[in-house]
Amino acid sequence: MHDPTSSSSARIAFVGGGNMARSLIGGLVRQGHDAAAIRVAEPNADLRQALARDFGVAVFEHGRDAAAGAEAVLLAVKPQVMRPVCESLREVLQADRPLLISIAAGIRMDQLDAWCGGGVAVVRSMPNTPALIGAGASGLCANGRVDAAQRARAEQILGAAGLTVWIEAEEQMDIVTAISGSGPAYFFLLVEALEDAAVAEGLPRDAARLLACQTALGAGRMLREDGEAPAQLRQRVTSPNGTTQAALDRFAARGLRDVVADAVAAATQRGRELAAKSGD
Ligand SMILES: NC(=O)C1=CN([C@@H]2O[C@H](COP(=O)(O)OP(=O)(O)OC[C@H]3O[C@@H](n4cnc5c(N)ncnc54)[C@H](OP(=O)(O)O)[C@@H]3O)[C@@H](O)[C@H]2O)C=CC1
Ligand SMILES: O=C(O)[C@@H]1CCC=N1
Repeated sequence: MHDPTSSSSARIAFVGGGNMARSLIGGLVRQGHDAAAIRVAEPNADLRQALARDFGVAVFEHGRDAAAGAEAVLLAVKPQVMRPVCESLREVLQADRPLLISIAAGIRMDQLDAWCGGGVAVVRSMPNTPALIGAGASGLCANGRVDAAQRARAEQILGAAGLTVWIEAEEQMDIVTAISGSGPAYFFLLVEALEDAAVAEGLPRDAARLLACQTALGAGRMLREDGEAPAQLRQRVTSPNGTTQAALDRFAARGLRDVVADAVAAATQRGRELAAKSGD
């Protein structure tokens, strides 16, 4: 029986059923959210059917059909199509006044509010792909219309896929995007580079990949579970005049920290550009 007051049966609509929506839906269903109360709009029939088959969610071709009667509507489409998607939902959002959650990079809450007709409670969030295995990290930011219950709802939806952090100043969401939204790709790149370097030094590729991946996992778990600062963990690996020191000296000489700072600045700037390109 549908109990609208229960947090596990609240009607949640996803508009866009791609990679990130799939990760978040998987998290909610794993947490025991009633799959029938999750409604997903996705134009691609194959993706739609896969979501229905894998999670038991209700699927629709058009956003307005999924969004009708929802307590929360989560927009999981590309930033480039966000404006027309919001405009197509305007009528139903103005009639039902659900909480609107966007996970799109760059797009600001005032843009979403204006495109949806104004007066909308908006949470802007930035999750990341480890959400797929429940190890995600999401920044969350709310506009002035979001009440305490809606904050809790947003936290429940994003929290089902991992850790959540509230960000008070919206302009910092582009930095969140550059660190944790895009961040998994940086770590994947480092593992690719380690694997290739090991192969160049003479290690078989399968051994190189396994060792590099497991090292990333072990280092990641220590970072979250050990309670020590990253710099202290690094020092514990680094014997005086040892192998680690030789590698770290080379990273420093080649300006690794500057490269990282430059890359994060570029990602942050791209987020701002995505908003500017979408107009007001
Ligand atoms: N990938 C990542 O690591 C992260 C992505 N994000 C953000 O999440 C959002 C989605 O990204 P991601 O899941 O990777 O992208 P995907 O392309 O995998 O998913 C978006 C889906 O939305 C569909 N879509 C397009 N138009 C509509 C519409 N009018 N109604 C309903 N669905 C529609 C697309 O279909 P079609 O392809 O046919 O157009 C596609 O299947 C983006 O805004 C991105 O910035 C946030 C955090 C991390
Ligand atoms: O690359 C992107 O724009 C999206 C947002 C964060 C991760 N992927």
